[in-house]
Amino acid sequence: MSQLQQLRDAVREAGVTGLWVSHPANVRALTGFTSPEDGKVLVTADGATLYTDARYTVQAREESGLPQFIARPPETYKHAAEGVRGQRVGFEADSLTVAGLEDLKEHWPDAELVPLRGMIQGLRQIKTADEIGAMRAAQDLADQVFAEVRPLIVAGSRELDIALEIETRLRKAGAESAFGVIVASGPRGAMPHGHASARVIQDGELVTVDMGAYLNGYNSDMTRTVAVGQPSDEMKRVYNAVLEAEEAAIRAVRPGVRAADLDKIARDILTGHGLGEAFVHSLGHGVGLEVHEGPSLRGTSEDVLAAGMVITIEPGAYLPDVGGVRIEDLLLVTEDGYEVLSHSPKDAV
Ligand SMILES: CSCC[C@H](N)C(=O)N[C@@H](C)C(=O)N[C@@H](C)C(=O)O
Repeated sequence: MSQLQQLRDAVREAGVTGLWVSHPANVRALTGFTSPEDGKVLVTADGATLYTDARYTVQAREESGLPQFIARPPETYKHAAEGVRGQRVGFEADSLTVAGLEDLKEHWPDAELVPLRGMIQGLRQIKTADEIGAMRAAQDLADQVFAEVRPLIVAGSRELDIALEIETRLRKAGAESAFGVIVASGPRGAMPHGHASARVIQDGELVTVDMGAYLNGYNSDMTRTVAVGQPSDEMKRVYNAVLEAEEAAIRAVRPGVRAADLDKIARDILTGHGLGEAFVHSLGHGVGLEVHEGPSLRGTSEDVLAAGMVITIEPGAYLPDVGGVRIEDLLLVTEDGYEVLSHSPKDAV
């Protein structure tokens, strides 16, 4: 069943007759339109229309099989008003701006607007074969670029030179960086999202590199922490504890497992090493059209893994003023377990 057909069923179950889709990744998922920041979709009981403006007339026609209406607001809303008169229409409460909602209220006075959350995001969690292929290609490229850049991670290099090299190589290969490359060396490793700075890497430090390729609309996400020279015994201990937690959580990945239980496996191991407090984020997340999407692999998550999900497993330990370690792999949940999509070596330190 296509995502649009599944969505129609979900819309009906939510007690609405239509849905105004404004979240860019959801617009792209439903339409294939590759400039979804400038697109919206109105899904009704018997159809769906892509709204975008005249900059995209040709592009939208080439990319999407949906009926299209080319205009800018307020004409967009006026045209859509025909399809929502007297209807209960859902909107994406987790992404529509307050101004966007005011516009809908102003132009659709006869519609009852109903806030809904995560409806399309839920459908996006299970990837199609094409989507898996796209993410495999993105991760293969990220692995290749990491291998090329790995020799540059030495004492005397600046973090930002490594990041620039990664970004340049991704761009030359026709991709983009999925997010600002994280290169966090020495004490900066205590920042889970320490974007590359001008800091010069010193001998004996650990360096955390978190990178992803954005290719054909899909993202990859992977982290490696590498040693430059001989790190301290304490940082070696932290590294090995994080690796143990990561490998144990990966081994437990299979359909039907609760995401919260996977988080607990990793957290318990780190706690056993006295590093429970140092693991300051969730175990992982889904990846796809967005770097962070469902399922959520945090302790409070109600999500259950299913075949076709693409997720990260990424425990970390962060010691303020000392340093940090994160090791992250990208995995496909398969019918009988998992496949690790990221292949960059996890060096022994
Ligand atoms: C700014 S995108 C960075 C991507 C990175 N690989 C990543 O996922 N980092 C995790 C530590 C993270 O942000 N996890 C989220 C889901 C969280 O725990 O809230």
